[in-house]
Amino acid sequence: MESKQLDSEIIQKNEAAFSEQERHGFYKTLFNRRDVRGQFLPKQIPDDVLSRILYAAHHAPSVGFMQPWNFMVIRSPEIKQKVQQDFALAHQEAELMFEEEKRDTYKSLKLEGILESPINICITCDRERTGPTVIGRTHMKEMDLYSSVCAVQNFWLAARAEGLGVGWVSILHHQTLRETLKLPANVVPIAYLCLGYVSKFFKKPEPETANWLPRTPLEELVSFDSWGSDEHGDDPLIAQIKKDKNFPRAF
Ligand SMILES: Cc1cc2c(cc1C)N(C[C@H](O)[C@H](O)[C@H](O)COP(=O)(O)O)c1[nH]c(=O)[nH]c(=O)c1N2
Repeated sequence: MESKQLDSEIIQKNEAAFSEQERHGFYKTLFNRRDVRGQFLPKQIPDDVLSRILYAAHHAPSVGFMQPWNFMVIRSPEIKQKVQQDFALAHQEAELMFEEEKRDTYKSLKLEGILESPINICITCDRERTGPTVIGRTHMKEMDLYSSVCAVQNFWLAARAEGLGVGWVSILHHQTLRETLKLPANVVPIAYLCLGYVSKFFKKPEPETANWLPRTPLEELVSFDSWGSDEHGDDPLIAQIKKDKNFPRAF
């Protein structure tokens, strides 16, 4: 059943279409978003800019419109210091988890900008936000977590459009983070983010530049109707994807 909406609540066809320039702006934001770790500037972030980015995050899709997220703005040097100390510990432990020949490269990567960025943000998921039964979450309980991840992506893209860098830090001990931020039992930390103006944005992901991993060709990731299905390699969509391989670089 189609839900009833007033005429004033419906976007008319011509208003829904994006102009060429608007579409360009969207793809420009998307393909130029980067994970930022080492290029943060101490410049303060005006509240109107942060407010717009938070609105973008808050308008992410969510299962059953659950909106399970909260946005914790972390400005306290003491809290940032505590999180950074935990990162240092986890980072040391992480090093030993990689094969020996990769350890030097791992150590050379900068993987957080907790103290250099003026603001850290923790995006969380309240697993009990709208009660036990949620439309769309009756069978796949993890959908609330995925909803908060959608908010993270909106946040990241809006920040990029505003000229700010975001760095996601997940080399942390879950329990320590919970305690540091005083999270109640029903709230899960989804993303610990560093936010700030930057001296530059890199063109490519840092792991790609450091020869850690290349970007996988998109055609290897697209299948038809069931897992794998290599026999569709000659599908016109695959041919189109290969033809468009420079599309992201056009922005
Ligand atoms: C869930 C999750 C968790 C992390 C990340 C990302 C995501 C999605 N990334 C950033 C990651 O390395 C980066 O996104 C990829 O290397 C691709 O680069 P761009 O984001 O395209 O610049 C990340 N980066 C980092 O330096 N330290 C970290 O702990 C993490 N953790």
